[in-house]
Amino acid sequence: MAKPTVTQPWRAPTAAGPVGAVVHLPGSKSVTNRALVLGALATGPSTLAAPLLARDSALMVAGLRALGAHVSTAADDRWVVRPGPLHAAGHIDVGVAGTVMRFLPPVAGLAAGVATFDGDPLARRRPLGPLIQALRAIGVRVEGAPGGVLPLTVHGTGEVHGGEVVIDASASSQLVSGLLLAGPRFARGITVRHLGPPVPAAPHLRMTVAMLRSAGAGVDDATPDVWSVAPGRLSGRGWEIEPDLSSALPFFAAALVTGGEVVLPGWPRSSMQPVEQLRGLLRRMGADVRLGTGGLTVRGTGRVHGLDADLSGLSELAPVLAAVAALADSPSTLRGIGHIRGHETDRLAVLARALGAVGAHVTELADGLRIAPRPLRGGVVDTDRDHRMAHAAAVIGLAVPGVELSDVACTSKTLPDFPALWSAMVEDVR
Ligand SMILES: O=C(O)C1=C[C@@H](OP(=O)(O)O)[C@@H](O)[C@H](O)C1
Ligand SMILES: C=C(OP(=O)(O)O)C(=O)O
Repeated sequence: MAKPTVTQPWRAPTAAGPVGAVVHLPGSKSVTNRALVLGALATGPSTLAAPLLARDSALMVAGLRALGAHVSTAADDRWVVRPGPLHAAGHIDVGVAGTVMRFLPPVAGLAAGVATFDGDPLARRRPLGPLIQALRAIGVRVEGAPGGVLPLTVHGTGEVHGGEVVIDASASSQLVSGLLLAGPRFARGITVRHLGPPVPAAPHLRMTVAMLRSAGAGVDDATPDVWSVAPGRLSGRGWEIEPDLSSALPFFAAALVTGGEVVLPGWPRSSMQPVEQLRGLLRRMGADVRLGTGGLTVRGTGRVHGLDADLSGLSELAPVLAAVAALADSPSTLRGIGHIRGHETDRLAVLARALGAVGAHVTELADGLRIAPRPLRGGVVDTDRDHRMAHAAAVIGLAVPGVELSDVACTSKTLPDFPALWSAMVEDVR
């Protein structure tokens, strides 16, 4: 198992007034890691412009190299993927990356040889069972831990016959995305039929389908809960990686809770990420989000409102939205996110504890959180090594002096520059 990273305690800076900053953010984790996988499965080279440089993308690169792809990361702003014959030789460290642990086992089925998968201790509790069963059903030999979690071993033969599988993907949309991304290379393609409570993170499934189609795959997603990918060749292509919406959220939140303004340059007119849905939520909480030629601009009014919202489509955004809700002038209920108990941590339990540590009144529900505003105080927040928990605590720290995080190094998962970008933003008080 991978050694856990060293923790780094951090005192969250408090804003002396409304922030006013221009923040340059790196590429989307979800787009980068899909582009890497599609590039490795294509018939020709692909390039990634402005990819994410972070732990999750580095792990994806290392995993794909272990499966035979050539990935050049020599230029930070332009990675090149040259597909090679897939062959597995050794171990793949998934860290705590859901995309790596769920997107690469199907690729390993296409590689001749044995690939073992394991990750950080936190990764060993993240759901994988339905993916393991689906892979077995389409002819891949997988040895896994009995509870359907890491570690696992894939004995690839170089060929996967594919076909139709029925899975319960209510624990994670990535269980479906992983099967679809490798689907064009299966002899009969793949049809995934979901049976069970709703699949979360619908925008991420739409991203998978859109990127597969952009790489030339035939995908039918016309029937709810059924996705079919036809067998065929994937083309190499150039991918422009858009900035990461989830990494942007704490900066949006900073504008909201300090009544300031944050500009994020480089946003595409049309995004594969759920910018519009997030914009609606932030508006309800008191911010104004505008997309123009200069980028995305978020303005706070100095007032922060609570909200009742179903976040099932935006589940990775829940921790920071919960932090904003703890600073609001009315109660909030965040629903539809029971599955985030299987994210990096049991995020509902960890959020209730972390926000409680600074005086918030949080009730854990089966599928979400209820947050009642109360005056907050400084305190030590145990992030449980979860990057989004660090983002959430940093947002509280803007408005509440004396908030200390047990660890900020965990932000390296998706945004290694978070502490520096955050401190620079807080210094930029208007
Ligand atoms: O496919 C992806 O890139 C992701 C899908 C979502 O996973 P879940 O469906 O497990 O929430 C999201 O939360 C995660 O951060 C990224
Ligand atoms: C849930 C998350 O990540 P992943 O599932 O990709 O590890 C996240 O980044 O909030």
